[in-house]
Amino acid sequence: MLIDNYLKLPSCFITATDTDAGKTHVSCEILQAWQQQGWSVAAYKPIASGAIWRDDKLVSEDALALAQVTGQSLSEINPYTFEAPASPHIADKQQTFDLAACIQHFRHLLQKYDRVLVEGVGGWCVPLSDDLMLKDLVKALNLPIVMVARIGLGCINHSLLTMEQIKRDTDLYHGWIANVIDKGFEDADANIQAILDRS
Ligand SMILES: Nc1ncnc2c1ncn2[C@@H]1O[C@H](COP(=O)(O)OP(=O)(O)OP(=O)(O)O)[C@@H](O)[C@H]1O
Ligand SMILES: C[C@H](N)[C@H](N)CCCCCC(=O)O
Ligand SMILES: [Mg+2]
Repeated sequence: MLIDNYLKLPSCFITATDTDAGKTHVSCEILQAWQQQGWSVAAYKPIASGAIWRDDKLVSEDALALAQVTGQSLSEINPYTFEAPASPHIADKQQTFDLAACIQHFRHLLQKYDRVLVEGVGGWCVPLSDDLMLKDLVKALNLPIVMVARIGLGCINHSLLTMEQIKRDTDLYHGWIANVIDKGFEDADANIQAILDRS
């Protein structure tokens, strides 16, 4: 990963080729790099599903990891927390997601901090409720979009499709980060090059 390339990036939205691609891992690295530049930084994970119980409270493990870096409260990072490890529109059984409140919270963070990193949920085409998609939120936030690609078999197709769709849906596409989780994947470099050559 070349996080150095992202140091000059203003606040941004992190999406990925899929769930478990490394959005939180990469987000923590970007936040740390920003901090090293002297910025005050905030993470914002509007919706987390698959949360765990801790001290009688439902908490997002993503928010816990991000809070380790930023020092924010969990409620500031993650207002919507659901237990079911499912798409938000399924996990949020009462359909509580409020787009306007989400945008207001983001504006509040922008006023309080120099840089705000927003982590998506799952990949790009994910429903937040019965009538809203994650991409509707990203368009409203109007943030540069960075896609994390989990490098492994299948990543060329997932990466090119996701980039293509982001560009169709918005003019906010900024770039992508190759995240090699499986260090034993021998074709990592060839796969990264294949994506670079075609993107
Ligand atoms: N570069 C890496 N090296 C080693 N482990 C990694 C790396 N990137 C991610 N991981 C591990 O892979 C798992 C998935 O990563 P992560 O939680 O960041 O994905 P995610 O895209 O944020 O998932 P979600 O969709 O649940 O938000 C985690 O256990 C994380 O620690
Ligand atoms: C539980 C998981 N780690 C994420 N929080 C939610 C992923 C939703 C994926 C939805 C989908 O694309 O089918
Ligand atoms: Mg995450």
